[in-house]
Amino acid sequence: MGEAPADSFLGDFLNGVDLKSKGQETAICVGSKIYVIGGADLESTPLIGVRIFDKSSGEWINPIVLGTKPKLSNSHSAVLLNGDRILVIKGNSNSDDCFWFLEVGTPFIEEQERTYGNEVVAWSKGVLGNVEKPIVISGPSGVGKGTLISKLMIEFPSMFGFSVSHTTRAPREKEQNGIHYHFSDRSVMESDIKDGKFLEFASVHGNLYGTSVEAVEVVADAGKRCILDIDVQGARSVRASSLDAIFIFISPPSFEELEKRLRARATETEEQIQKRLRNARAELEQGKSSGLFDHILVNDDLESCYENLKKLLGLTEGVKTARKTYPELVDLPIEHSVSKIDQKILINCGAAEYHKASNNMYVICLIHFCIHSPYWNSGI
Ligand SMILES: Nc1ncnc2c1ncn2[C@@H]1O[C@H](COP(=O)(O)OP(=O)(O)OP(=O)(O)O)[C@@H](O)[C@H]1O
Ligand SMILES: Nc1nc2c(ncn2[C@@H]2O[C@H](COP(=O)(O)O)[C@@H](O)[C@H]2O)c(=O)[nH]1
Repeated sequence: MGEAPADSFLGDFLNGVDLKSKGQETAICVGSKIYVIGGADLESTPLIGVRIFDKSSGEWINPIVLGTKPKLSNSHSAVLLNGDRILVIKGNSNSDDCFWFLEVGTPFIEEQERTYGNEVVAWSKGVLGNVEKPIVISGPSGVGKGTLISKLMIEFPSMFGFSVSHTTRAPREKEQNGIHYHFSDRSVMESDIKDGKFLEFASVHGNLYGTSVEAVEVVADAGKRCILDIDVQGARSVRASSLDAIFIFISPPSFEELEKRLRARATETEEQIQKRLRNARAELEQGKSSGLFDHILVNDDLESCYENLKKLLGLTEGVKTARKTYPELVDLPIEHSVSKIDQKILINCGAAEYHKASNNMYVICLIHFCIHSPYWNSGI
């Protein structure tokens, strides 16, 4: 149970008003619950906290908070989106730290609540202009997933970021910790999985592999489109999670060719190759028949497969440099109002002469997740 704030803070909610801001704290009403977002004490709480007031029981709940929490700023606003996510807008923050989503009732949260037997909320950072979905690439070992991903990263370095997985397998000769994988102890990884730090994990070819929430956030924080190289079990878990991704299965031209590639790579022992080939049969079955994947690409000739992958991702000539720029600082004064009209959020910062910046109105488009201001000459 949390500590109840002053009655006046909740008074309006209980009378049906659904947003009230008190500088450091904002409250949003979702069904029978009021989510109070913000730390009570700037000194002792440097991160934005979340408490829930359950109107039906009259009790306070401290939820389990997943994801990276945003740092406090001297003001913030919040607005409910689709009844299951809250957009939190931090004042006086750089545009890369200004927008945060708090999931409160999505299918992902419901599943986590079943697992934990507790109220759960999850933070994720909103990256302006990041309209493209993350890409999940799956397929049997040795089919060429890593090779195709490397080609994308080399050709489009500012567009894609690789989600660095954790694994308990030993590093190969040229693999670097933190770049190819986070090489981990099983006990540490298992404990982090229990603590909800992983988006997905699976036992693959006798080792534990997993994608941490942080691995995906690091890429989003860099304003890049995330690529995940994971097995079919992992792809299934991501499908069931809140990460809205594109799922691509890479298939070999034949089983014999797959075996040839795996042997030619010369990174596994004969016993491990046999194990990977056995698993490959099952993965090929599942990949092609489950309906889990949005696209299946056959990696016969590497260059043709790469061209098909680019086509599928809409990477035609001209997109390499097509990145938008945004205002560096989103300058919200303590007094401001937020409203949602269709797919737009309007932030009114009050009279321009009162507000030290000339930007007294911001408009956030939720479809493309971009921001503009009538006073900001960006050309968006
Ligand atoms: N189209 C292709 N034709 C011939 N060889 C290829 C092709 N694509 C990749 N290869 C080679 O096959 C081997 C396996 O490729 P890669 O390591 O990219 O597979 P992977 O799917 O990432 O495997 P794993 O799942 O085990 O990480 C590498 O030696 C690579 O150079
Ligand atoms: N479910 C997950 N599978 C993963 C992850 N990272 C890698 N993988 C898959 O494991 C196999 C073997 O990889 P290798 O590097 O040992 O050859 C391969 O199919 C990868 O796609 C992960 O985070 N989660």
